[in-house]
Amino acid sequence: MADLPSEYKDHVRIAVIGGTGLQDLPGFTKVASLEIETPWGKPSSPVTILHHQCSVSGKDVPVAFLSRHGTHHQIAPHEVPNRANIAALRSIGVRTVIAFSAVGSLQEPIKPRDFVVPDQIIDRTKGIRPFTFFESGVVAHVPFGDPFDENVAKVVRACGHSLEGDGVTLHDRGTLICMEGPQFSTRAESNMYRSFGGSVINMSALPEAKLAREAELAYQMICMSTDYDCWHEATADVTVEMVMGNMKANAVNARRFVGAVLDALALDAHADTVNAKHLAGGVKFGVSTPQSAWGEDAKKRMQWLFPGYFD
Ligand SMILES: CSC[C@H]1O[C@H](OP(=O)(O)O)[C@H](O)[C@@H]1O
Ligand SMILES: Nc1ncnc2[nH]cnc12
Repeated sequence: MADLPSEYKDHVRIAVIGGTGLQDLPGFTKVASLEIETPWGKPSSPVTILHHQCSVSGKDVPVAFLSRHGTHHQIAPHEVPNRANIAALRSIGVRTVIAFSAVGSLQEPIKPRDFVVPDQIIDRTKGIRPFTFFESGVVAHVPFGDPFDENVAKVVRACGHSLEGDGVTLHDRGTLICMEGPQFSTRAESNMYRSFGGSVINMSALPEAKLAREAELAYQMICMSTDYDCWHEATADVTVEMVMGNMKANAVNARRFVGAVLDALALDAHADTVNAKHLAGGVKFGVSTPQSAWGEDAKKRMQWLFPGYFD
């Protein structure tokens, strides 16, 4: 990326976080590669700015791309610097995040290579991942009843359905179990998650989605099923080879899906959704610590994340 500019002047409103098997987005023009340092450290990878040409208006729309596990998949799920990732994206103007994830299926009808747009999450991480921007002198509690953004989800579902019958099968809703990992589940756990009503399982949705909500970003995950975890009696237990094999085999569809979503989000009709107008200012109501009581460090962190917001 050394030959790409290290700055990008315009605001970038949309970001894609790529997961396992989606470490870059080929087919888009790379116009910059940003090294961003945040008060929470460096993000997982440089933030690449891509130009996506909207197929309706012909306009170039900038999109930020971040590789969750690093450029070489060297960052384990519990090591992902989620706060730096979300803060870095917000700092360049991002307000909508499309996050991609390879998931295990917990339900027979969700077959390997099917796509799922989850609408709920059950948190099975173990509290070892830094999970909030609001601590060390500034306390806030944000609503999380619906962990994904329904406005973005509607756009994503419509795009997925438009590709259906052409190699894409989409499940409109689902409950995502986010486990700690990096080891896969035991069979007893896998069956317990099924009894919880879990649809799919990964190791990456949290705290990514929680931090996005705290940063007032509209966040939706697109899941691609790669295996039946270890509960399915007629199928071999999940392995990395299985996950990567299915991701690779379906990479073209995953990229077509993401491309269609970017195309739709680029439409003027979706400008308010993309700018997350419905979320802007909401965090103010969740802050419990009066600004007069914030220490200098807390003030600096809040000003970095929300420039001009609390003045
Ligand atoms: C390589 S299998 C487990 C790994 O795959 C998923 O990654 P991502 O969500 O980033 O696509 C899962 O969450 C685990 O991190
Ligand atoms: N079975 C599984 N469990 C957790 N994360 C996964 N990612 C892909 N398959 C998975």
